[in-house]
Amino acid sequence: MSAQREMKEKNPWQTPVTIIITVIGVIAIVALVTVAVLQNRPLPQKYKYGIVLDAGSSHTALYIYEWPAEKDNNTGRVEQTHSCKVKGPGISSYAHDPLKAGESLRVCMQEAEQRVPGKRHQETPLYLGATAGMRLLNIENSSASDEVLKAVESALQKFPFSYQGARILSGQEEGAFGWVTVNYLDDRLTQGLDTTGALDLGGASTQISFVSEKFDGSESPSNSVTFRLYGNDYNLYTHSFLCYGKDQALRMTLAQQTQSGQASILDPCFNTGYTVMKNYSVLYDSPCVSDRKPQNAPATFNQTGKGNFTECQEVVKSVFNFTHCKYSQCSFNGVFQPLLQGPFGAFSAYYFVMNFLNLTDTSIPLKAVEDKLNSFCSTPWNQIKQQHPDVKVKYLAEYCFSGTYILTLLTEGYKFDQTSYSNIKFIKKIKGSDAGWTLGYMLNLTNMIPAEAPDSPPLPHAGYVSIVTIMAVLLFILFIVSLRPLWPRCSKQPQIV
Ligand SMILES: Nc1ncnc2c1ncn2[C@@H]1O[C@H](COP(=O)(O)OP(=O)(O)O)[C@@H](O)[C@H]1O
Ligand SMILES: [Ca+2]
Repeated sequence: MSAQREMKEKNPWQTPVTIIITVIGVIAIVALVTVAVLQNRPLPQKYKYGIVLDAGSSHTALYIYEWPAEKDNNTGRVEQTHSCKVKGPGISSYAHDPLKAGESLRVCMQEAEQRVPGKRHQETPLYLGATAGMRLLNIENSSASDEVLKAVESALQKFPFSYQGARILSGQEEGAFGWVTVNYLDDRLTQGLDTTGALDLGGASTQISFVSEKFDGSESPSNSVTFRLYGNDYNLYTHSFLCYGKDQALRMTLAQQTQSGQASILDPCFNTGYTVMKNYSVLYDSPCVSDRKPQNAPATFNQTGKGNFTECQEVVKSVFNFTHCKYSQCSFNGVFQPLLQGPFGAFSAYYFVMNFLNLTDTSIPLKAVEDKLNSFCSTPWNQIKQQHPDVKVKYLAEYCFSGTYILTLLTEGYKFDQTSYSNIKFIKKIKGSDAGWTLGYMLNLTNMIPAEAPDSPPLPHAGYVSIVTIMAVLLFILFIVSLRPLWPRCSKQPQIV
């Protein structure tokens, strides 16, 4: 008994001092790790919002974007959370009744009020950008386009958001912001990666934008847009062709076919068995064709489908002018275009049409695209309608024309060949956000893309937590080891005799 007591007294691990030191050491390490982790924990996510209305020639769409309240500068962080399609036509169609243009936006705006949390309403920027439909109205009747803009402005100001203006975008802005959107969503800008070109087909205009090594802007300054984004310089080529959106291009092919003011035409771009009566004054009521209106034409003409792809191609080609080019090379209508370069994203009507025609696979030969269009165009209208009862008749009737127009624009207009065609991707969305100019427009106006690369912490939070924990555990082990001289000698077990 007395030997046992003696042993206990001699075991330094059981001296109050060592016990206290060990307990304090453990508490200190646990406290250190806890404080370090809690102090640097990411704060609960709060979001900010932005709203952009895309007032296109055929319709208006509202987009809501959302991003974490901190670190606005991080690329790829802004996402589209909601979109709303405004009922009715584009705002330029309300030229004779501008108030209705404002009213038409109400339902989507009320939806936005529901979607954006109430306490964020006041700080949420709201933009409206109008494109080629309003550009044409502005050419035709500038006071009418001013009235329409005023009407949408006063309608938008009634909502609790931070209204930032309604304006007509230039074709250059439309092209450049579409390019920014695509490359931002693909995370190409922060990484300084090679960029993707953007092809946007609307109803009244079409845009092509890409970076080409050969293009420094000097040959055609009006097609050049320079950006410094995240510390990288970009020299973008961009061009917007007014009247070469698919609805105005269709008008131009019809104008081509009604030059002599006929009472009927056989249109190769429409399916056989399709027939409609069209009004001359409606057809020619656009600056894209108004100077070609035939004299002494009757009020109406009959358009009957002939369903012939090859002839349709010829008619479509006739709306492009390839005769003059004062630059080293041109696309069409005497417009400079540098050598095509890199992958391209083709969106808006490019996607709608090619997706409907099952032609989004660009790895197939161009000949196969032609064959498919040939067979679609020669299918009788009755059969087409039967096969697609859910598709809007206006779109359905025009797919033969639209497909032929897209192929002609890409190959004859922009000079895509078999190889470069396979670099095109027909896209609707990228990572949940619609491809289009709206996101790029908002990022620009809210200064959310910095010119220089933002400073970022050297380690992500998880890496930081792991390192602090490992270091604390190592310190603890070191501490225990440093107490070694005080350890009991296990090999020399006390002999109890
Ligand atoms: N499902 C669809 N199928 C075919 N075309 C479509 C579809 N949805 C939209 N479109 C077309 O896409 C085009 C969109 O153009 P829009 O953005 O309104 O004009 P712009 O950009 O020239 O101002 C219009 O020609 C419209 O008819
Ligand atoms: Ca558009």
